[in-house]
Amino acid sequence: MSTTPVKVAVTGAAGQIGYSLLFRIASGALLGPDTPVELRLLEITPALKALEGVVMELDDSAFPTLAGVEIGDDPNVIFDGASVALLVGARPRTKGMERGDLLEANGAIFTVQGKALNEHAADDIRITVTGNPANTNALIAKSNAPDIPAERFSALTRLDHNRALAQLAKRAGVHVTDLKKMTIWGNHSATQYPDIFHAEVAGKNAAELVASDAEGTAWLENEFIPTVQKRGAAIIEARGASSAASAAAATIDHTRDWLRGSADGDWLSMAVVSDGSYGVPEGLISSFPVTTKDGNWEIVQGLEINEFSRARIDASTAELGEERDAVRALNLLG
Ligand SMILES: NC(=O)C1=CN([C@@H]2O[C@H](COP(=O)(O)OP(=O)(O)OC[C@H]3O[C@@H](n4cnc5c(N)ncnc54)[C@H](O)[C@@H]3O)[C@@H](O)[C@H]2O)C=CC1
Ligand SMILES: O=C([O-])CC(=O)C(=O)O
Repeated sequence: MSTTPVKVAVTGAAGQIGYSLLFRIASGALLGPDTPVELRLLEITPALKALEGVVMELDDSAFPTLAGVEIGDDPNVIFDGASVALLVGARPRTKGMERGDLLEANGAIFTVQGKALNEHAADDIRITVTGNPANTNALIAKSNAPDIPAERFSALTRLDHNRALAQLAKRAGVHVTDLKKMTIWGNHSATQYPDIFHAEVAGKNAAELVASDAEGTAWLENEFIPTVQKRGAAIIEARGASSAASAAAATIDHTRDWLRGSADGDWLSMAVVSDGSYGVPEGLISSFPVTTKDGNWEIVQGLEINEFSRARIDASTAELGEERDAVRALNLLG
C-alpha cells in the first residue's frame, strides 16, 4: 500500500447519499485497495452532530484503507489539499419553491464552494457535482474557480446512464455487462436524452435490435426514454425519499472511471464543459459520451446524430442554457 493518503472531500456528508457513499470510499471502492484515503467531510453546522455519529460508524468499520477523517462546516478548511471533491450537499426543493428559488439557494452554496476549491484544493483536484441541479451547480462552482482548469469540473449523469443500461438489459433479456456505448445527453433532469442509437447489445446495434420487434419503436419512445427521464421521481414516489444508494454508487462509478479510465471499446456518460461538440453551446456543462484515461476525459467524436436524437439533445441543452441565463442574472457566475 502507498503511504500518503489521498484527500477526498465530500459535502452533504450527513445526508442520505453520504451515508452510503462514505463507507464505499472508505472501503477502497473509489481509489482501489492499495490507496489509503483521508475523508474530509463538510456539513452545515446543525448537521455536524449527526455527522459525528457517522464518523463513529466509520471508525467502527475498521477499514484498512481509511487513514483519517476530518469534519467541519468551513469549506476553506475541509477542501484544503483535496485531490477529489464530491459535491453532494445541496438545498432540496421544498414546498412553494420555484425553480429560480432553488437555483438561487444552491447558487449561494456553489459560489462559496467554488471559491474555496480555487484557493485550497490540491493541484490535481477533480470535482464531481451530484447535488441538484447538478449541471448548473457545477457551472457555478467552475465559474467561481478561475484557477482550476474547466475540465476538472463535472456533474453526475452516470446514474441516468446506469438506469438506461438496466432498462435496456431488461428489454433485451441480457445482463448489463452485455451492453456498451450507452449515452446520456444534456441535463440531469427530465429533459435528458438517453440515446441507444450507438449502443450495442452483445455486439449488435441496440436501436436496430429494438426496432426489429414490432413494438420496439413505440417502446423506445413511450417507455424507455420517459422511464429513464422520470426514474428519480418514480423512486421518490415508491420510497418516499430520493435515490440515495444508487446515487452514491453512480458517484463512485463516475469518479473512479474518470481517475482510472474507461474500458476499451466502451464509453461513459459524464456532464462536462462543452467545447461546442454536437452543437451543444460552448461552456455549458452538458452530458456527453466520453472516454477517460488517467483523470482526463475526451468527448467521443464523429457520431452520427439522426433527427430523432437531434431534437431531444437540443431540447435538453436549451434547458441548460435557460438555467445558465437564470444564474447569470443572479450574478452567480463569478
Ligand atoms: N445527480 C444525481 O444523479 C442525483 C442527485 N441527487 C441530489 O443529491 C443531493 C443530495 O441528496 P441527499 O443526500 O438525498 O440529500 P439529503 O438532504 O439527505 O442530504 C443533503 C445534505 O447536504 C447538507 N448540506 C446542505 N447545504 C450544505 C452546504 N452548504 N455544505 C455542506 N453540506 C450541505 C445537508 O445538511 C444534508 O445533510 C440532492 O440535491 C439531490 O437532489 C440525488 C440523487 C441523484
Ligand atoms: O429526482 C431527484 O430529485 C433525485 C435525482 O436527481 C435522481 O434520482 O435522479
